[in-house]
Amino acid sequence: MTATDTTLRTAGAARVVDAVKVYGRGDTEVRALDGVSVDFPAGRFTAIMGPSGSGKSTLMHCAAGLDTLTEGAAFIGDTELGTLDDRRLTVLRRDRIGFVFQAFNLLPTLNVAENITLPLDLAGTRGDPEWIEALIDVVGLRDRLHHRPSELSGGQQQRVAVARAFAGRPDVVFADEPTGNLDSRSGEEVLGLLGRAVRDMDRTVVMVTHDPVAAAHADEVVFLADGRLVDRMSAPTADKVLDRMKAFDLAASDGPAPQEVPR
Ligand SMILES: Nc1ncnc2c1ncn2[C@@H]1O[C@H](COP(=O)(O)OP(=O)(O)OP(=O)(O)O)[C@@H](O)[C@H]1O
Repeated sequence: MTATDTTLRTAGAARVVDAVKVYGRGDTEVRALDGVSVDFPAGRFTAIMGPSGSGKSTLMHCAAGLDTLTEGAAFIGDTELGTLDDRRLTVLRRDRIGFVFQAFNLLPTLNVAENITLPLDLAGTRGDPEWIEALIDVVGLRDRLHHRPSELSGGQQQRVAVARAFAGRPDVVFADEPTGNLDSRSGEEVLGLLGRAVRDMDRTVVMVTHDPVAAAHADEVVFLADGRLVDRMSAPTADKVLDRMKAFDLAASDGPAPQEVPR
């Protein structure tokens, strides 16, 4: 391994290097990621923000091995995802990554306890029972363990999804608009849980969001525009994030950068 390889492979719970993602061909070609390099440090809560269509979901999907890059590399820890065959990639996603989506994606026939331990059951392991017990208390669902998702509020369902995402102590949890379907109070609860998981339980979270208030829960915000990483902000507040987003609107009103690849 060269010195450069070592540098690329050691920092961050997850990272992408020179990531390019092109969808479609010819007239319909879209360069959703246009040379993005970003690392998501272990033990930190990072939010990905940017205007609609800037590539946030694409970045998350490629970093998490849900989609493949056209060029560049994506790493979870030291593992380059592009080197894995489908079976190994599936196992890596199951064992090393947790997911929280906008639509809670719980299994309706399983109760809360079964939904939380589903990734462990699929992996054929009991995991760490003490960790699971602690998680159940953190998300405040001990008195709902035998309920089915349909018997829970949206906020409670998303708290189950958060516990499920952390159940196997993954290297990183990716959350895609986790508060998009929640009222502001339930959203705050879920964001508070993600923050506690990072600060009190030494977890790593990467969250895509449109919402400056949600982004303010992160340790750092990375901003995308037109498929490029254009800014990073430490110790964000909702006002600071909102101001940064307004600057995108102003830049766009001066004349939007073309999304299509010049031919
Ligand atoms: N499967 C796909 N096929 C073709 N184009 C796609 C596909 N997925 C995304 N795109 C395009 O890639 C660009 C980036 O999309 P992406 O969903 O990553 O942006 P985003 O920042 O998450 O947007 P939003 O905030 O609206 O969800 C957009 O121009 C989008 O239309």
